[in-house]
Amino acid sequence: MNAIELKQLNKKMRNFKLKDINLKIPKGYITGFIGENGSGKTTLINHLIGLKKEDSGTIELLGFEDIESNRVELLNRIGIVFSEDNFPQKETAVSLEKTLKMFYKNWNSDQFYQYLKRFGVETSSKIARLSTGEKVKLSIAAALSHEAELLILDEPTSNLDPTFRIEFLELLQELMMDEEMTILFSTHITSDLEHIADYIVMIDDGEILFNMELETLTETYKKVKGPFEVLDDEIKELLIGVKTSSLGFQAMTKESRILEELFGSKVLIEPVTIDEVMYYIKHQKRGG
Ligand SMILES: Nc1ncnc2c1ncn2[C@@H]1O[C@H](COP(=O)(O)OP(=O)(O)OP(=O)(O)O)[C@@H](O)[C@H]1O
Repeated sequence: MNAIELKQLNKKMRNFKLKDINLKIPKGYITGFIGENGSGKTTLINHLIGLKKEDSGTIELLGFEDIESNRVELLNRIGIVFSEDNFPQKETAVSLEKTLKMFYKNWNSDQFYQYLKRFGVETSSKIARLSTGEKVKLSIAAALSHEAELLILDEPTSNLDPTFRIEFLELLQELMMDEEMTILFSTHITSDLEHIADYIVMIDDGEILFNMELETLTETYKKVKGPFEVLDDEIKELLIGVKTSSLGFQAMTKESRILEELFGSKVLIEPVTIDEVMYYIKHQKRGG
């Protein structure tokens, strides 16, 4: 069962296109959403939550095909956190809570105040006077206090200090104890995803490059280093994003077993990080 399903979604903007996006985000898992600056993460998220309208294609969200007609129901069932808050700056957390309480049918005031206490956010200060990180914490508290079953997090951790970032990851893991919960988590801090994500989706220049289980990703891709002498055209076919230096070559490969069989200890096979997968795929796309 998928919490989100996109089929052939296209959108042309002035200098950017989302191209034939087909994407399934499974229910009950954390999916990490990665891609370089300007690759289309926020644009795609804005389409998901109905802030932007696609030119063609379909979006199914929590089983609803018609997002526009079910907007209120969907917003009740989804918690959204952006890297910057969108709340009225003159409000305080207390006055904001009164508005949120009216909007969300399953609003839980106690939970909201418990989160603010846990996160150390002042409830009587004007939102404008909160720090950037405190505003994000307020946004997280709001997203988690109305029994949302889908959390869409667009770079929520970029303004958070490392201590709170770790606490936030732990909190997400706590939330996943509820098997109905689904999280789509866009971030540049891919080491966070290495701790908590089940699936990784990479977008590049408006196209989905891959969507796979994190475990499969780290089992499939390996980093390989070796001397020039082994680097002929046939071997290059097995490599992704080859880089050379005076010491030899390094690249990523999906064929680490073959390379090991062919060259044994002449090549060094190592695990890859998510950052390195992105790096080598991009390098390959640029002709490396
Ligand atoms: N309202 C808009 N009108 C025209 N182009 C836009 C608009 N919003 C974003 N873009 C362009 O769409 C592209 C994708 O931007 P987007 O914000 O989706 O990227 P992103 O992957 O979220 O980047 P980042 O990691 O830097 O937040 C960029 O080239 C951006 O300039």
